Amino acid sequence: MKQPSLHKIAVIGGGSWATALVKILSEQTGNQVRWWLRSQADIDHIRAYHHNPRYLSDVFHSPKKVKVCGKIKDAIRDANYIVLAVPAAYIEEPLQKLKPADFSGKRIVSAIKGMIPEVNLLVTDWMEERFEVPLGDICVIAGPCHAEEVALEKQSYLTIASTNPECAADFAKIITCRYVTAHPLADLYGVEYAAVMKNIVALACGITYGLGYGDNFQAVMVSNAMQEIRRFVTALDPREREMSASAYLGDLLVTAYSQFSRNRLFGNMIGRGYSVKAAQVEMKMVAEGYFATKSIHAINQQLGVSMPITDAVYRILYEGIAPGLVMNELKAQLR
Ligand SMILES: NC(=O)C1=CN([C@@H]2O[C@H](COP(=O)(O)OP(=O)(O)OC[C@H]3O[C@@H](n4cnc5c(N)ncnc54)[C@H](OP(=O)(O)O)[C@@H]3O)[C@@H](O)[C@H]2O)C=CC1
Ligand SMILES: O=C(CO)COP(=O)(O)O
Repeated sequence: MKQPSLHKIAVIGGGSWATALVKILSEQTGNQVRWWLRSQADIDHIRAYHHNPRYLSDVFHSPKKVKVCGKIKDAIRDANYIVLAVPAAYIEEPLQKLKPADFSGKRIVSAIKGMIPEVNLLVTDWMEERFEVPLGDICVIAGPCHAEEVALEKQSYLTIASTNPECAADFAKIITCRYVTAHPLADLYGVEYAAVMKNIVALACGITYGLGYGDNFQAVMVSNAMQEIRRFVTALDPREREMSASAYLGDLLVTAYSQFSRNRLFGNMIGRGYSVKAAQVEMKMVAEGYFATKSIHAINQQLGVSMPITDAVYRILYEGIAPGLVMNELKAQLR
């Protein structure tokens, strides 16, 4: 009888998405998962009770398939794929003691929809620069998929994007399971930038809802946002891409409309009058769009693309201008 091929996968991160990915990846018979989390209390809890105590705590993690690690080197040593699922602003910390040799011969999968602050780099570019991982050994997980729906085993679709078609196709097979279908795509940068930028749009949608705007306005905002994303991505990496595909439009829609979106919720609190600090403290989860707004705004200082929605969110979050005033001005720029 043909044995299923064995894939050793390290998942780095302890939040909602890492927890959901551990669940998905441990579904296939041939996959073995090593899971690194930063909190020793969470590690002890998962070892004892097989559930993450703070994120998706209803999800059971089989100890036969999932080994929890407190040391990142133990998690990655034998792995052929390393999945990064820590918000971009915090990914440097767990990896800081690692060297390029620790990643040699391994493939990196970024599940992160954010940018490294200050240097304003995509996670894939940062991994190539900092750890000398060849771009052909890197892919990203994208597509409309909330961790909370994975926990409920609701049918979901993912896109695995890479410059290397073999890498994307291989990982798409590894991550496909009963309730997740994954497809490969060659557009690494387009997919990764669109995944970062849809968080800014979801934040803008949340802000307008918090201010009392309705579905009519949001539909116009999302349509304009799709054009804004296309303009930005085309300026950076011009090529034919089908922007209505689920990796681009689908992810924008789910994040802009879903009850589970962290970015939308964060924006909603800002629209209702919370300060950035108060919204961050209250939410207990991370809205990548907050950091992405600053990075994309900075990159666009060089590009000069027309980005009224990103500019509006930037003015609210980083210049402290009243959301009502900014959105009132944005109204005139939407079509
Ligand atoms: N949630 C989802 O449905 C999806 C998320 N993603 C992406 O996955 C990535 C991870 O997000 P997600 O799992 O949702 O995050 P969550 O909001 O669920 O959890 C926050 C995570 O950030 C960590 N964290 C918070 N503050 C700090 C800090 N100061 N230093 C270090 N770590 C910190 C937390 O660690 P601790 O708990 O130990 O404090 C926790 O692991 C993001 O890029 C997101 O865009 C992509 C697709 C879907
Ligand atoms: O990317 C996501 C769903 O595809 C998650 O978005 P939020 O971080 O806004 O929850």
